[in-house]
Amino acid sequence: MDDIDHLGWSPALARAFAETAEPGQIAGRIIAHHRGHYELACTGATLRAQCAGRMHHHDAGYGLPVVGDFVIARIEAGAATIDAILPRRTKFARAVGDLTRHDVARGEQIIAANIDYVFIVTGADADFSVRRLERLLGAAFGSGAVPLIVVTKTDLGLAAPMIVQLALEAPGVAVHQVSNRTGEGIPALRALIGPGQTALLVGSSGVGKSSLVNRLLGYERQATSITDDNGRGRHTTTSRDLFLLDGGGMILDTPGIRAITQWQPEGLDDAFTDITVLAAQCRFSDCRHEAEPGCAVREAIEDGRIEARRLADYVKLNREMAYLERRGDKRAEAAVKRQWREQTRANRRRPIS
Ligand SMILES: Nc1nc2c(ncn2[C@@H]2O[C@H](COP(=O)(O)OP(=O)(O)OP(=O)(O)O)[C@@H](O)[C@H]2O)c(=O)[nH]1
Ligand SMILES: [Zn+2]
Repeated sequence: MDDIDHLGWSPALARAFAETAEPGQIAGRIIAHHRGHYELACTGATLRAQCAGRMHHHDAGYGLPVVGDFVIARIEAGAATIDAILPRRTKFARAVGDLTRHDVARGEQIIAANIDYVFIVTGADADFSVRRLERLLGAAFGSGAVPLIVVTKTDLGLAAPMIVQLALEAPGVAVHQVSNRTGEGIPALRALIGPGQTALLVGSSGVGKSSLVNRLLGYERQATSITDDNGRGRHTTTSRDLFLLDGGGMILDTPGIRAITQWQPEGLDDAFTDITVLAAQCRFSDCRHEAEPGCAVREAIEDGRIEARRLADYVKLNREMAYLERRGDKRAEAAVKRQWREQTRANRRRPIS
């Protein structure tokens, strides 16, 4: 089952592998990341894997592997050593408070790679946090994957107001309704993930992510706990975060995602297009939308087209990003600034009304 041909392997990856790999090396996909090692699915076997020492140098291209990565490895004594990461199609990242030196070099922490969808899961039984939704949407748009909102627990009959609110908070993002209790909406969601495609689950604790994985799989996923932190224990079970579904799609539910607190800067403007479009019409190009004359954003707030809270969130996220820039190294900072300059320039091309 864990044959890379079923796990999203593509002609582009095969080409990259052929160009880079040396004799004796194999390709695999990372299906789990534990504290000291990875689980690597290769053709014919799933192996415990570790990174080659030189991958820990901060100038080593992609940094360290993450769940979903396709890698080049070699096998020695039944275990794999990862030598290189194959090109990533998409990457889901967050900016973190305690960046490691690998992260600092890139100004972000990548959590998952080569994903096609980000399923933002929220339960119909509780209010969702708008701030959190905005962050997740930002990160999802920044990843290069397609974001999709999954509302669970529709069997409780409380979903309608949430669907209305989501249409306002996440304009243009598809909303899918499911019940993990009755199974309603599950086949349609499973069918959405095409063969070789990977959907990443994100969402707060208790929204029903684990139940959703079980439903999509059609069986209870194996409880996963491996206790060999001291190196003496035996590694007997394969624990995984990436699951293969009937129909050929994959679902990725990784603990790394559960601690998400921040977002990826690139996605921010996409998550706030209602504001950025208006901001481009402000009289001053550096308008802070506070008390400047001719501010199109304030105007929209005053006549109720945009909620003041939404602008406050946008301003706050911008400020957090500025903080991130200050703590990052010069290279990361320059990259972020360049990006924003381009974004602003694009916005200014809009006519001033
Ligand atoms: N009524 C109803 N209850 C659900 C549904 N999905 C999940 N639940 C319940 O909600 C609770 C949380 O579900 P989980 O699947 O554990 O949620 P989770 O997102 O994986 O939570 P964490 O593991 O803490 O991240 C459980 O008591 C589930 O039985 C649903 O569609 N309908
Ligand atoms: Zn303004």
